[in-house]
Amino acid sequence: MKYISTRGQAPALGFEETMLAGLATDGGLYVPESWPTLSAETIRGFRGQRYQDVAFAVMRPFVAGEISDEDLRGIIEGAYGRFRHRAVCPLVQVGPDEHVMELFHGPTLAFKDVAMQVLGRMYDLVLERRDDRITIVGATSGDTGSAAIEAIRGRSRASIFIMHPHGRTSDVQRKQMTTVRGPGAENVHNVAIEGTFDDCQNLLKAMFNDAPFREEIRLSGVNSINWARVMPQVVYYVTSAVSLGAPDREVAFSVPTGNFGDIFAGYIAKQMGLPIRRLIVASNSNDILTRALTRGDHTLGEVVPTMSPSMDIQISSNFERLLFDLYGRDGAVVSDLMAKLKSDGGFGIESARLDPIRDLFAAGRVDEATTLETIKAVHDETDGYLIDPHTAVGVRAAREVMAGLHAEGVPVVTLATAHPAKFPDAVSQATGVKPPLPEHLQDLYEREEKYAVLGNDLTAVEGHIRAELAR
Ligand SMILES: Cc1ncc(COP(=O)(O)O)c(C=O)c1O
Ligand SMILES: N[C@@H](CCOP(=O)(O)O)C(=O)O
Repeated sequence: MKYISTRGQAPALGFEETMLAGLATDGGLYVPESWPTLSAETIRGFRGQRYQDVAFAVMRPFVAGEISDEDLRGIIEGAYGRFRHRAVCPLVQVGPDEHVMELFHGPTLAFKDVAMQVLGRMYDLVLERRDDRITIVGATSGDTGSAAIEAIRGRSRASIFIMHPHGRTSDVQRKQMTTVRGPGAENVHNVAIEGTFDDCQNLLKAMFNDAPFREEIRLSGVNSINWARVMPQVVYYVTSAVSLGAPDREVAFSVPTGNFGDIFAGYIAKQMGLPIRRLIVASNSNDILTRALTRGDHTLGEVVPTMSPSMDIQISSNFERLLFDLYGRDGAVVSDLMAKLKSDGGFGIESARLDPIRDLFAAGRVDEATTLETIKAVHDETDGYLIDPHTAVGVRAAREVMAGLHAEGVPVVTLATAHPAKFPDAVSQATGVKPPLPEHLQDLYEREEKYAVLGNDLTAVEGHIRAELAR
């Protein structure tokens, strides 16, 4: 399998090089040259299989020839052996034809663990084989950071620096990143940036585009701009659809969306042959994607802080991957659109480009009051089931979009992207119940924090990384 850049200028690479590169040298994102397919018979054969076995079958075509079957199986078993639920990503029914897929049973209580636990092990394998070392730099609005730290800490061939927006994550999210101590924590560094997640991600991309710095520190990245981060997320669309009747029944998904990585994994599953009827982009008040998909209006707004902070994003990197397909995989057009986004703060998407995906993608924006109402509604309608604010945005968007489709017998799965205990304030405000942290995080509030605070300044951040690496 070869991977090509969405901007058309960087060399095509194999899987290993794509994973190590993170972002393409022309500033684009890597995507497979063509989509592998799963036949209806293969999908039917997944019924009753373990998550790990489906994961192997779904990921294999993307890595074949570079990661052996034996290594891939070992990576998958190691990654999901750490999950607190045997089904890895179980489904919970919350209404007629309405399900929630719990993606938060990994070590850091968010869906990021599903891919990050695989990615950490893949880095180890590849770097060991090449006798190489890398520096991973990541940007987080709250969840990618701790999942990445947990996946990379203690690995001898990588150091990790995570930038988060100062004061804009939940306390639990911040403490999960900044209290990591003890053996294996020596390679972990946290930086709070005075700015938004978009500023953090812009700094990250600027580092990738600074060729001498990129080479000097052997930069790699674990955000979903890295293809290897998105790939393992395709699996849970397949397992959940199969348990609801695929390939003989269509399924819809509602995805709390920020950087567009998770829902793009759903789009890949659809390209591979999974019968997905709808992919619902669920936005909080930062609704650029809802505007882009419904009205073709991709204009940046201010990043508004919300109670679902992981989705407080305007520059949604993976949308570039969808645009690449919408514009006939023409890298020059995508480059122009991205240049326009930088110079003019946005661009329009012609109706004719959106028409082919209108039947697949739907979108909904959910405000703060409705998010709280939805947490309460789900709690009251079930036997006290708690959802976090990101999941609530997904459930509400699904309820708004699905009315007609339920009548056709299409079930909807909302991706529960975070554990409710990561957002205790919002959950207890809505329901009066404070969700407890799992056992291994019980003492989180007593742990000592350590992080640097830096301005939104590339030179300062690069200088800080150099200085820390030299220590
Ligand atoms: C809890 C949670 N929900 C939703 C999202 C949005 O996912 P994506 O950025 O892949 O669109 C994130 C961050 O990525 C998250 O941490
Ligand atoms: N919501 C994310 C933002 C980064 O997204 P990623 O999927 O590109 O890593 C977060 O929680 O950090």
